[in-house]
Amino acid sequence: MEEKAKAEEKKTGMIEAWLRKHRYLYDGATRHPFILSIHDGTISIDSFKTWLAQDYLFVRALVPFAASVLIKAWKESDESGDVEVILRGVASLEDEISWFKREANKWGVPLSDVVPQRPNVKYCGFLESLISPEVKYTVAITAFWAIEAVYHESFALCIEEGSKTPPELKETCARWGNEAFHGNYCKSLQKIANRRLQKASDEELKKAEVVLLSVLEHELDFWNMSRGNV
Ligand SMILES: Cc1ncc(CO)c(N)n1
Repeated sequence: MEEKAKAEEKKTGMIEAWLRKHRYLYDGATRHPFILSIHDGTISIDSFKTWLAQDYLFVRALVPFAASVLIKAWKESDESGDVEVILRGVASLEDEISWFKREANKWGVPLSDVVPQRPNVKYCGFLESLISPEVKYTVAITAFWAIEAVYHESFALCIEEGSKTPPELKETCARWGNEAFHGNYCKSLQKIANRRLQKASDEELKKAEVVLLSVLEHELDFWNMSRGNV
């Protein structure tokens, strides 16, 4: 890319520039048929149960990744406030795991026998690869933002006015779709990511963009898996 254009994008926000550039893939991950089927009320409960059980395993694997981002922030960040933002996210995962257990119980999904499906195994393996100290804070925080943003944007659609989301799924959607916690949390992560990307080297920028694309692809595969298309 031309140097001047790149400098301009860094100034206005790398994340926004990447979302424009990769709009098609981003929309694919945030407007997936699984989400649209919740939004229009046609979702099959089996798909929902599959998603619930698989996402429980995913969230358990998200804990060590989130903790690794926290460590990177503590070691590498130029702003101490980053640690609080990430810590809030880490802390909320405990409540999230309890919620999965309650929700699974409500739907009669036995979490103790859940076997992770291939897309889930791959996604969790990808998360684990990002834990490595060789992965820089800037790259890891970009991934973390993307992981949370896809869920927020997806589920926010399902609680929009006029959506036909089944009442028994509203609480699930509000968990990730709400502005008060999750929306603001994503905004804070995005701000950190943009700040870091602004100062990043070309090589780091490239790595962060590749990681963002990988997250979007894994999210797509995860939704496909939930619909039974592995
Ligand atoms: C697959 C997936 N992506 C993102 C999130 C956000 O926490 C989640 N729970 N599961």
